[in-house]
Amino acid sequence: MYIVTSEQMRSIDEHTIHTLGIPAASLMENAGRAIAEEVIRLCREEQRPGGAVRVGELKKRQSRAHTGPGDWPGRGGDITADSALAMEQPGDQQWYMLIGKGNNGGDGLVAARLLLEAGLGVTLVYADAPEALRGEAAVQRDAAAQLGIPALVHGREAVDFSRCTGIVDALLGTGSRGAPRGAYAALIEAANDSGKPVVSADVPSGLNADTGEVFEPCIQARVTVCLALLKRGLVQYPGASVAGRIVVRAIGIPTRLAPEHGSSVRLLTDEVLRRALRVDTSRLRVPDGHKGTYGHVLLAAGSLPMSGAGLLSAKAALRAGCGLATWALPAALLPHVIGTVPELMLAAAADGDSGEWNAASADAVLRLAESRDVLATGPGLGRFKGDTDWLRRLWQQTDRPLVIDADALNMLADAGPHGPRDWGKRSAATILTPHPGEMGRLLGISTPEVQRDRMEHAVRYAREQGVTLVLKGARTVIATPSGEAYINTTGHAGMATGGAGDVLTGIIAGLLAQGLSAEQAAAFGVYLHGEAAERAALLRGDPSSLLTGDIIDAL
Ligand SMILES: NC(=O)C1=CN([C@@H]2O[C@H](COP(=O)(O)OP(=O)(O)OC[C@H]3O[C@@H](n4cnc5c(N)ncnc54)[C@H](O)[C@@H]3O)[C@@H](O)[C@H]2O)[C@H](O)CC1
Ligand SMILES: [K+]
Repeated sequence: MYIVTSEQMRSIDEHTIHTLGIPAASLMENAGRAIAEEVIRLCREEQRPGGAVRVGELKKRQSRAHTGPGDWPGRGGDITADSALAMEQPGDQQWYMLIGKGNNGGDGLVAARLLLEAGLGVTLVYADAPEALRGEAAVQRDAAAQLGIPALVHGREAVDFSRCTGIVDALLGTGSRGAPRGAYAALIEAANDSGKPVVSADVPSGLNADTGEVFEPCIQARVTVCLALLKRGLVQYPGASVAGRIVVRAIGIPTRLAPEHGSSVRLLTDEVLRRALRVDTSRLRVPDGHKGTYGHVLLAAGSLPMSGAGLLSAKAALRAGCGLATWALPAALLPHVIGTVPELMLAAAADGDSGEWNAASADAVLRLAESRDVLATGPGLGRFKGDTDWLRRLWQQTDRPLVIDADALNMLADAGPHGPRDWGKRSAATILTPHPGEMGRLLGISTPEVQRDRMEHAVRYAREQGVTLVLKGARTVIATPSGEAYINTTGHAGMATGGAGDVLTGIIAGLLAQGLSAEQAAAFGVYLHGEAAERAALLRGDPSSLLTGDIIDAL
């Protein structure tokens, strides 16, 4: 499922209408129909919570199941109405349709006509004077007027939302710029205050469709009927938290146009993992495999105050399926961790009995890396004198896939104004796994600035630096050197617990060791990490009590 910006959507719309010749009126009709169908679906759910089937309906279904009058020759066959737009008890539904002056409003006008047709009560509420509508929206305005659909104009007539059972938000779509103004703001606030369920056309009005930034005020939708292609702002927080249930509905625009019009971001689903990323889990174990077949991970991690981080990463790498894992750690720590994970091999890095890393240990790490398949570093490393140069040597002097996390990212942030690209392009995969704070340090901007447009920052950094970047957080972004990106949807807030990032580093390293590419290991690793956290929370019954070790056990 491709994810688009407003500009990419506009370009795809343009191509569809003016090059493919599909009339804008058809697109708007399809959009309005999709919105109407989702309103009716919501009404049904409200009428019959849990979707209980009525006895009458059951009987009707049974009667159709057997031969009977409908099958007798010469008898009129079954004649049914279009069920998606029909309701058993439409009469008690009164829907207020908030209509903006653009095409979003046009979609809402089509939906109003179709809901009226289905027997629901509808009232139009124009934000601007109806005369302000242009083009296809004006055509729909006139059709609604000729059908005698009641219309109120904000500012001319009072709008009493207590009289309605639901609201369609067709005020602002991808043409919205900045915070809602004037009548738009007033109607958004009144709709939110009414407590009635709101179905938003395309995007909730007041949401930045590109970044997910929520302006004040912004519709809090129960359902967002996203048209043709998923908009970026719906899958990034805080936008994701105002959208409610998101239903992406086809309206006749060929979605395969998305990549041709600049969209390189996809929702990371099981299907995308298998089809686009070609992750084939059946190849992760072969009948005649042996420990060497599945790779050997070297973790250079942990220090006196944070030895656990190294342990968690190394254990996660084994759980992710690598054949062998060696944990290189400061010599003073080694005696204390012997036997904690018997499956783990340990290697001491000379530390002058300090329990801390030092610049001279780079030689030992490089030597160990020669007989390992993947090198991961960062978790619990701590900072030490000459550490950026220490990392530069690992970057430049090993041709192994390299996973850089936590403090190693902070060392990277000191690599200079152009970032690590000054260290030269690596022949092997390089994966960085920053959380927003570490990303801010890599970019030299604040964490809120990173969060204001996560996707854009991740895509640009990965492409400029030639690395695979995993920008962690709610809806983790995986961005590749080629400009492709994926938005993860597994996991939950319970993962905001100490060590979760260390585990992700281990999982990604463990997958790289089994021969997955950087893109596959990063995407599949993030997906698995979230899935495992979901399963762990189910086992414990509550995400807030989750410990990172539970995620490893659930892997
Ligand atoms: N062929 C198509 O393009 C299709 C579009 N679809 C729908 O159209 C909207 C995009 O419509 P557009 O006319 O570009 O803009 P909007 O309706 O989103 O904007 C309304 C209008 O409001 C004014 N405005 C902008 N920002 C603000 C603000 N902050 N406060 C107040 N007023 C504002 C401005 O004048 C805009 O023109 C898209 O989302 C779809 O819903 C169809 O889906 C079919 C194909
Ligand atoms: K809207």
